[in-house]
Amino acid sequence: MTDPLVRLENVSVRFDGRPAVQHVNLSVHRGDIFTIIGPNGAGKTTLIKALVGLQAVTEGTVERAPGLVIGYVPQQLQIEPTLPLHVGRFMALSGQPEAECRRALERTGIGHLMASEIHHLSGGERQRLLLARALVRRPDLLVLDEPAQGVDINGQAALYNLIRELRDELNCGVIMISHDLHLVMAATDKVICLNQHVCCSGFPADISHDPAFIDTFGHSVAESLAVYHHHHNHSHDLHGDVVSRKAAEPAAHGAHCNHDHH
Ligand SMILES: Nc1ncnc2c1ncn2[C@@H]1O[C@H](COP(=O)(O)OP(=O)(O)OP(=O)(O)O)[C@@H](O)[C@H]1O
Repeated sequence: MTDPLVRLENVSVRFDGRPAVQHVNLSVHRGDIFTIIGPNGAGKTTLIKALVGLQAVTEGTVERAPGLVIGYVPQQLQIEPTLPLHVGRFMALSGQPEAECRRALERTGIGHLMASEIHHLSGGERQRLLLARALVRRPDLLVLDEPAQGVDINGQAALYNLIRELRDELNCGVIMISHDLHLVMAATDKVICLNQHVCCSGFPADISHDPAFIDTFGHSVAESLAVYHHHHNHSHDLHGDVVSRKAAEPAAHGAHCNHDHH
C-alpha cells in the first residue's frame, strides 16, 4: 500500500487537563472515505482539527505527507454579518484564478450564484460554497466537519454523492464528520465511532452490530440502522430523484477496542 496522506499515532488532546481525544491511531490514504460519528462532545471536531494542524496535540504524533494540500470545510461559514461579500469575491480570497473559482462553483452546483450575496444563500448553498472553496486548490485530502448540516434529506444524499464523485475525480482521501447515521450507513466507505477514543471502526454493514457501537448509540438506533442499511439500495441526485448506487458491499472488516466504554 502507498504511504498515507496523514497518519495519527496515539494522538491525545486535553483541554485544561480534561481529555477531549484519547490515544487515537488513524491513517488516511488516497481513495479512502472515512466518516467520524459519535455523540456531542465526543471530540470529533477536535480530532479533525488536530489532523489538519489547527489544534496542537497533547500527546502522540500527526504526520502529513510532504506537500500535502488539504481542503478543509469547517463546521460553519464565519463571516461578519454586516460585511457585504458576494460569492465571486469570497472565492477570489482563495488566491486562485477566477476560472478555477468558477469551475469549483460549477462543480458543486452553484455556478449560477457567482454574483450572489453570501448572506442570502440558503443553508445548502452555503455548504456547497464551502465545499467549492475547499476544492479550488485541488486538495489531496478533503476534511469536512458536518458538510450536510442545514441541508434537507434529499440534498444530504446528493451532497454525499458529490463528495464521492470528487474523491474519484481528484483521487483524494476524504475524512468527514456526520451526525446523520442513516446517511452515513448508506453512503460511507468506512465509519469511525469516536467517544474520545475510537470505540469501533469498520464498514457500515458490520459496525451497527458491534457491541461498542450499541454501547454508544443504544440498541434501537443500531437496530434501525441495520434495517435501514438492508433496505436502502439507492441514492438521490441533486433534484431528489432516485439514482442507482454502486452496489459495492464491502467485505467484513471491523476492528474494535476491547475495553469498557462509558
Ligand atoms: N478550545 C477548546 N478549549 C476548551 N475545551 C474545548 C475546546 N475545544 C473543544 N473543547 C471541548 O472538548 C470536547 C470535545 O469537543 P468537540 O467540539 O471536539 O466535540 P464534537 O464531538 O465535535 O461535538 P459536537 O458533535 O457537539 O460538534 C468538548 O467537551 C468541548 O467543550
